[in-house]
Amino acid sequence: MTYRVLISDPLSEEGIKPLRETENIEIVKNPGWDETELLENIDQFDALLVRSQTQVTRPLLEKAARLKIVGRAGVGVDNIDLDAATENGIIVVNAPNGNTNSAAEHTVAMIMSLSRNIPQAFHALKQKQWDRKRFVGVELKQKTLGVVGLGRIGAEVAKRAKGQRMNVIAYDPFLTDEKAEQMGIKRGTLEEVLQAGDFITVHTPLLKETRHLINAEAFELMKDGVQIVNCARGGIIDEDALYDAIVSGKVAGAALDVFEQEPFTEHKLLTLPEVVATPHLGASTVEAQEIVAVDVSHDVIRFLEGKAVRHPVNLPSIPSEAMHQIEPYFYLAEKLGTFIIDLANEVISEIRISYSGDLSEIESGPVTRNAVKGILKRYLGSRVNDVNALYLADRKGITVSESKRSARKGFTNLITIEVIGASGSRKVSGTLLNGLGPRLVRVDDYQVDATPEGHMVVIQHIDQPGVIGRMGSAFAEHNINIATMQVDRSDVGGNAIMLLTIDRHLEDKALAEIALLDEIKSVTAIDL
Ligand SMILES: NC(=O)C1=CN([C@@H]2O[C@H](COP(=O)(O)OP(=O)(O)OC[C@H]3O[C@@H](n4cnc5c(N)ncnc54)[C@H](O)[C@@H]3O)[C@@H](O)[C@H]2O)C=CC1
Ligand SMILES: O=C(O)CCC(=O)C(=O)O
Repeated sequence: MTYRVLISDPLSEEGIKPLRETENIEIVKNPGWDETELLENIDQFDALLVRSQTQVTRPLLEKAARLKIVGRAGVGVDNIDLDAATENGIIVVNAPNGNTNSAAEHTVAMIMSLSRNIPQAFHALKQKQWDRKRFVGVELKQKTLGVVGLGRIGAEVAKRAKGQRMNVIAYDPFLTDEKAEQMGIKRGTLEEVLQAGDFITVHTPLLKETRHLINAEAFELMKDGVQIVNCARGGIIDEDALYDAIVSGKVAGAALDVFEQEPFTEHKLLTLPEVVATPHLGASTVEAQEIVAVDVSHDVIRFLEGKAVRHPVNLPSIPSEAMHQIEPYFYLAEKLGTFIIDLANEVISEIRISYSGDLSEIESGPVTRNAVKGILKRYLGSRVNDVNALYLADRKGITVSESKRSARKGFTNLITIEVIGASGSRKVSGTLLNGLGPRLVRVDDYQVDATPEGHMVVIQHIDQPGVIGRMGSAFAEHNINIATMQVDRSDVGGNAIMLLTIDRHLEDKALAEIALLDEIKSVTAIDL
């Protein structure tokens, strides 16, 4: 199969080499489509790679019937509708580390441009004005830098500011006193940071909670003559409030790399001499562009090869060591899920998944998603995958719960999936046997031992002499070869179960005839 990858923003050619060198990948790079053309063509692609220009909207994702993965060559994913991606089972990956350094360096360049009026002085000189008085600056040494958002970039900016002998105070909900002390900076509340900074720089993502975080009230709290830097996202600072604060003299200068609406050629903030600006260049270095493109290319390749991605945005990220440990259980969980929903054969309202033995200590979320995927596949077909499995379960009103027990119950690892519908509960357990792979070891309360694959039949019957023989003959009459057979019973002459694996699908007609035999309570065909 050939996967088609659309690259709709300018990505480093060097960085996408891994994609170019992968055999079954065909790349369409920068076809120059406008929004409408993109919408018209998106259903031909399995993967979409973007930077910040392409708006990956809900209508686009809903139209993208083949799309499996969106790769953001950069950090911010505010141009991607993550809810719509998740609902449509499309994984979003980004490249969170590749441009940290470049964005931090750009921020420092912006702070220094402000402190020494470099862009304005250069501009005046170009206009043939040798004006030394107008462009007297301030030193950074012993000034205070207020950092709002001390993540990867904020922390790098803080380190560099210390190199300029600035005092740094930062606000981030995850910043602890220990971490602040280790970095030689001060931790403050948002208000304290706004009040203390001679320069204030923001480095949060653009979220509902951070939109207009820096607004008219925030400017009120700041020192007179404060200087503002935004190399994170337009929208974190309220541009109208910033304009007013500059015109009123409260804010002495602002350096902006990002804007609420991009791109633009005219902006009211750019009419002010106190404002210096760049057109979203924070990550625009040869080095950063190469690294982010390499990082997303690798994740797209990993994903298309069925491997776990390194930087998922709409799935929790699992460290590779933990992933290595849990990946073998994905297949088992999915098969158990499909087995139990076929056996229950009714609309269910609840899924309970329990992990015991060694599995009580694993990061079980991804295994649970595979189990739920196995169940929902029967309702929703290939539309369901591990990105949207839990979302779709929730939307169908099915509750999913997990429990863990360290007790071994005869197996070093055991997954039990119980589904609950109007007629009660059905459950199945499976294990991963060392060297033997996945095994189905319990159906309801009966012990069995079978590989969960191929064509299986579960027969509930009364434990009586001759049943097994009659069953063998019935399958022979329909020319169906029985490959394996397991039998277990509750007590002598009581309820019993037969688990068969057969060489081909059991058609409805044969199933109905077998179900009519004496002592047979039910026959369920399961194709895994
Ligand atoms: N101008 C450019 O070209 C670039 C811009 N960016 C922007 O910079 C942003 C930050 O990037 P990273 O540092 O890599 O992300 P990060 O995820 O490492 O750091 C973001 C930090 O913001 C903090 N935060 C979230 N909400 C907050 C709030 N309400 N108040 C204070 N702190 C809050 C988080 O706890 C986190 O520590 C990205 O989301 C992106 O939008 C990133 C790269 C390049
Ligand atoms: O792709 C770009 O140049 C923008 C980078 C950016 O804003 C980000 O990584 O969040």
